[in-house]
Amino acid sequence: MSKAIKTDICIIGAGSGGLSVAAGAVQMGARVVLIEKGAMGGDCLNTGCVPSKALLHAAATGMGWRAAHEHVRETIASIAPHDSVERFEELGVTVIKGAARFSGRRSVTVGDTEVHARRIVIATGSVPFVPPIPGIEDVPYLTNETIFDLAQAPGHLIVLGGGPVGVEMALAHRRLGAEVTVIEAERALGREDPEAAALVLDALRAEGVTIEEGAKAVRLRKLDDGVELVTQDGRVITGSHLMVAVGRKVVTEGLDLDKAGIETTGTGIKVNARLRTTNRRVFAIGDAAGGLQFTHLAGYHAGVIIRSMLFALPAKATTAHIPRATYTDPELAQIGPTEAEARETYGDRLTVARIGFAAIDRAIATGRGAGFIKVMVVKGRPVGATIVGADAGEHIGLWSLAIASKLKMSAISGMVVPYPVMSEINKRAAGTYFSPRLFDSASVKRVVRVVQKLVP
Ligand SMILES: Cc1cc2nc3c(=O)[nH]c(=O)nc-3n(C[C@H](O)[C@H](O)[C@H](O)COP(=O)(O)OP(=O)(O)OC[C@H]3O[C@@H](n4cnc5c(N)ncnc54)[C@H](O)[C@@H]3O)c2cc1C
Ligand SMILES: NC(=O)c1ccc[n+]([C@@H]2O[C@H](COP(=O)([O-])OP(=O)(O)OC[C@H]3O[C@@H](n4cnc5c(N)ncnc54)[C@H](O)[C@@H]3O)[C@@H](O)[C@H]2O)c1
Repeated sequence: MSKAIKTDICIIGAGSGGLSVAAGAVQMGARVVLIEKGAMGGDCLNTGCVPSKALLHAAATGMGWRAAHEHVRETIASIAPHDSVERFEELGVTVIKGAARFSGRRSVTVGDTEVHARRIVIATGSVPFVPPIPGIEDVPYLTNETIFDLAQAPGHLIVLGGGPVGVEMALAHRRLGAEVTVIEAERALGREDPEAAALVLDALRAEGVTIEEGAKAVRLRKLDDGVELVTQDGRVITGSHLMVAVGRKVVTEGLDLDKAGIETTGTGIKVNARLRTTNRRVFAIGDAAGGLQFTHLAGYHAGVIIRSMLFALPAKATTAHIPRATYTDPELAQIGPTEAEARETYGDRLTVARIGFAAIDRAIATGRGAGFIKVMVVKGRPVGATIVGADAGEHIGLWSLAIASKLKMSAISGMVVPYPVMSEINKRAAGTYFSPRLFDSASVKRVVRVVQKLVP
């Protein structure tokens, strides 16, 4: 070992989570070492959120294949300086390129350097999970790590998995001219509210995407000009290309976690509510923490552990206010429990306030009346919301604020938005919560009659 560095915080992985910890901690005065073995920016910038949303945008605007992929490359290149080694070194972070592994409870090795740190952060993210389907070893397949580099539009893309990755990629590739079949073992977008998911899936089908549900892939075979996929119930689907999008595997391999006394679970690194691993000097955040997998969650985790590491504050990570959105057309956004999940938890105490975009003047004026919002309300406070419709992802943030700040529905109905905006739907949802209480109430009517009689 030729070099040793002492630092306050050592971060493994420069993706959404690791970069947020590094930028925050160094600007508040901590000494920070950041280690990255691949491209700065991690999955989100290089192979995830950014290229997928850029490709969806390009496909929606009718660009051809080459222009669309040029747009993807330009988008990544425009954002990359923000995540670059240069920017982080300018901020004062020591950036080391290479694969890190633990060499002890407080130390990490990368190349010929040993880093000793008071606190260590595992932000190693996840990679595509490739299921052991018989035949897969002989079949060429794409994942999110390779699909954005395809030189030409596939003739017929088979997408294995109908989760958010699968449906977003299905839509983009269909709009770019490919025939697309989604193969889903259970229900596509199966974690989502079924009614909202159906709206998205119907729209996808209307654009020509074939969606095979209840279709568990059990065999794959290489053909001269493509791939054959066989499902458990005997459906045979052939295509020119296969994309595997059946979930993610947390990156723990090669980290030598046992040298630091860090345990894992079936889905990730074992952490407590404060995101501490079984080694109390080591934290795990983002995808590596084994829970939800979103860039904004990794960013939120970063804030939680910065409070803990820099200020010794007992900060805990919660999930009640963490939203998600799938960027299909229409978009689907969710926070907290769906209606069915809330019904299960709260039973009769649940009220669902619902209104369609068809009731919103701006939606009518702009032909965007498809979709709805449902707000799950318990004791006058929102606990969850489902929004499906144009720009649903833009509207869900308000409900994160409401849930995080424990606002009542009256705070939302009291808000004034400019007329006519699509986000009026949030206020109108709160209005539908109160209208039966105001308009169908005998006691309200009695009070109004008395006031009218008595007040001059
Ligand atoms: C196709 C796709 C689309 C997505 N779209 C969205 C979206 O629209 N919105 C959203 O919120 N989320 C989206 N996600 C999820 C999002 O990309 C992840 O949740 C997010 O990137 C997780 O951040 P992270 O910091 O935990 O890990 P990552 O961003 O994966 O970063 C981990 C980094 O650690 C590095 N690393 C790993 N091991 C080592 C080691 N031993 N030494 C050094 N470095 C190491 C890796 O090279 C990587 O750069 C999408 C994912 C995919 C696949
Ligand atoms: N817009 C976003 O925020 C966004 C977009 C993409 C991805 N992500 C994140 O990335 C993660 C991974 O997404 P994903 O879509 O890869 O995984 P996922 O786990 O959400 O969905 C995978 C789907 O594949 C199906 N499946 C599994 N094995 C199968 C088989 N043998 N045959 C047929 N179907 C099978 C599952 O039933 C499931 O519906 C998500 O959890 C999400 O957090 C987020």
